[in-house]
Amino acid sequence: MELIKIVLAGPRGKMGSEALKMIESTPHFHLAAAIDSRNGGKKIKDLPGLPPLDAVIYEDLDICLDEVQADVLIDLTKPEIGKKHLEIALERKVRPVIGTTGFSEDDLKRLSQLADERETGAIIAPNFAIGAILMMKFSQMAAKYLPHVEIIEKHHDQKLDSPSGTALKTAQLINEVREAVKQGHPQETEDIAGARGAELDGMRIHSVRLPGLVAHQEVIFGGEGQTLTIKHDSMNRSSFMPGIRLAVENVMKIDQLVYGLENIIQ
Ligand SMILES: NC(=O)C1=CN([C@@H]2O[C@H](COP(=O)(O)OP(=O)(O)OC[C@H]3O[C@@H](n4cnc5c(N)ncnc54)[C@H](OP(=O)(O)O)[C@@H]3O)[C@@H](O)[C@H]2O)C=CC1
Ligand SMILES: O=C(O)C1=N[C@H](C(=O)O)C[C@H](O)C1
Repeated sequence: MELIKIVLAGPRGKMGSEALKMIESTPHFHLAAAIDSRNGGKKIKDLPGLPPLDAVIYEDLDICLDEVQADVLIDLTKPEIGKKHLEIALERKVRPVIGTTGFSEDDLKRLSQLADERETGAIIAPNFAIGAILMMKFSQMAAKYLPHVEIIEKHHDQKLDSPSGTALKTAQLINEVREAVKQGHPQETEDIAGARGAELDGMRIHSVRLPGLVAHQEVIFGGEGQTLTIKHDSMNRSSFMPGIRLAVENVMKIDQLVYGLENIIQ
């Protein structure tokens, strides 16, 4: 397999540090450089707790790509930075694999257009865990028959965005197939604001943030005399790594933006 040269943004983060181990253990991946909000000029191996990799750290992606040859950018930072990095990478025909969440529908449209203009592949995946992809696919199947649905997503309390990217993607997939329904009682009230959660396309999404959690989601369907719960738990961040590896390999073969790993794993 041909060597894929990678720039990783966010190497000190919970996901980024796990991704470094994945890159290090993948023979056809090479870490060309890393982007960090500090530590510019140092090497990854200089930072405590990170693998002994010689890749140089830059604080600015533009400057990095002036100096370093790269095929793929992996971004695991935070919403506003992920968007900026995606644009810079596409402008320079470096293929982005974005795990960072917080993209709106407008962002996705604009970035998809940019990927088309630049004829450069890009993957934005709200969730890289195979089990989570299946949970979303099974939820889409169920919604055709059980259109009354609520989503409960639960994450660690350091998460910046809500609802999660996974919950938004799940709602989008469900919305593609389910008939329009008015859920709940027509005269229901919210006696404390937010009691019924966020509303998206007629569905309710509830976001739980607690220490001790990693990443979890339940999709609950209600029908006559029955409920169906589809549930996924990521117990640790290594659960996301096979999906990132797959995305890096696949982004080399496409020339448009793909939103969601379910479009890659058929
Ligand atoms: N798609 C998926 O499967 C998954 C996606 N995620 C998403 O990935 C993102 C990262 O999550 P997580 O690792 O938990 O978050 P962390 O907060 O642990 O890590 C984010 C890292 O990004 C760094 N960072 C911030 N600004 C910049 C910048 N300008 N350039 C480079 N690095 C920067 C932060 O450094 P500093 O703290 O010094 O600012 C930090 O080290 C989130 O958006 C999360 O939702 C998470 C898990 C799975
Ligand atoms: O911030 C996280 O941790 C996660 N973010 C992604 C999301 O917003 O769905 C994926 C996973 O749930 C972990």
